Amino acid sequence: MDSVIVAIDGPSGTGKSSTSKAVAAKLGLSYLDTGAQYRAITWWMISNGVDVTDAEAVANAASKPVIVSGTDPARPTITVDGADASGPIRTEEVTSKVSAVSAVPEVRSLITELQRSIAKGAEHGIVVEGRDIGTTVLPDADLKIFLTASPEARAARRSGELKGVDVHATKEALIKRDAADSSRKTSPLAKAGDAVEVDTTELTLDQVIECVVTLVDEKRAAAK
Ligand SMILES: Nc1ncnc2c1ncn2[C@@H]1O[C@H](COP(=O)(O)OP(=O)(O)OP(=O)(O)O)[C@@H](O)[C@H]1O
Ligand SMILES: Nc1ccn([C@H]2C[C@H](O)[C@@H](COP(=O)(O)O)O2)c(=O)n1
Repeated sequence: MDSVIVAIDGPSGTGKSSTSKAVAAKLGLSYLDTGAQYRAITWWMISNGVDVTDAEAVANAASKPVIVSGTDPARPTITVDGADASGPIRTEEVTSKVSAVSAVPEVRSLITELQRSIAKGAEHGIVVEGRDIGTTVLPDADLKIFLTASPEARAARRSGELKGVDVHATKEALIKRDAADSSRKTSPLAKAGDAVEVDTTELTLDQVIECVVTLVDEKRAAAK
């Protein structure tokens, strides 16, 4: 197996992005942050005055923005209608509204097709991270990982990133977003039956990266 497709799913703050980028860089694979795509469409909705609580309005506008993801793990990029969206998609406003937008079936269907076409075009293989990659987007991925960590560990990690932010409030926000993402009807956050679960609570980031690289190596060796 030369080209390899790795799906990494899990709740917020479990280390999906950090792990996926590092694994892709180490193994010479492409990298796709699917959360960034849902954030990008959410940013477009907000910027264009679409009421994100109105699922019909979101569905009607869903095909309008052109979202382009760059898949170099050393320099992942995201543009909306040609404009760099990497900063604006990380605002508190987008974070608080992305679960509502990403629950709309028309949004999921468009973004899922985009993700599949990017994965198909990755010459040497790709690490794709998100919430429904192993279950829905790439059910035939060569390796599926489901990262978990305690809410306390995840909140502490996020608060470390956002200096001065209250850990308790961060933990509540994480739990609320996970609950929304897990309970939506279409393609919820879920572990695929054949995914390997890795609890990262007590692991350093380097240990998690090493664990995933080893799992990829084992898959490749088994396929020879
Ligand atoms: N095992 C770990 N130990 C300590 N810190 C970690 C670990 N894994 C990731 N982190 C840190 O936790 C923060 C969140 O990680 P990351 O953004 O990769 O999570 P995520 O699962 O992609 O989150 P989200 O789904 O919200 O985008 C980052 O600051 C990252 O450096
Ligand atoms: N495959 C995916 C990826 C992400 N989402 C939604 C749900 C998340 O809360 C949001 C932002 O993701 P993050 O940047 O925090 O990883 O995007 C999804 O529904 N499916």
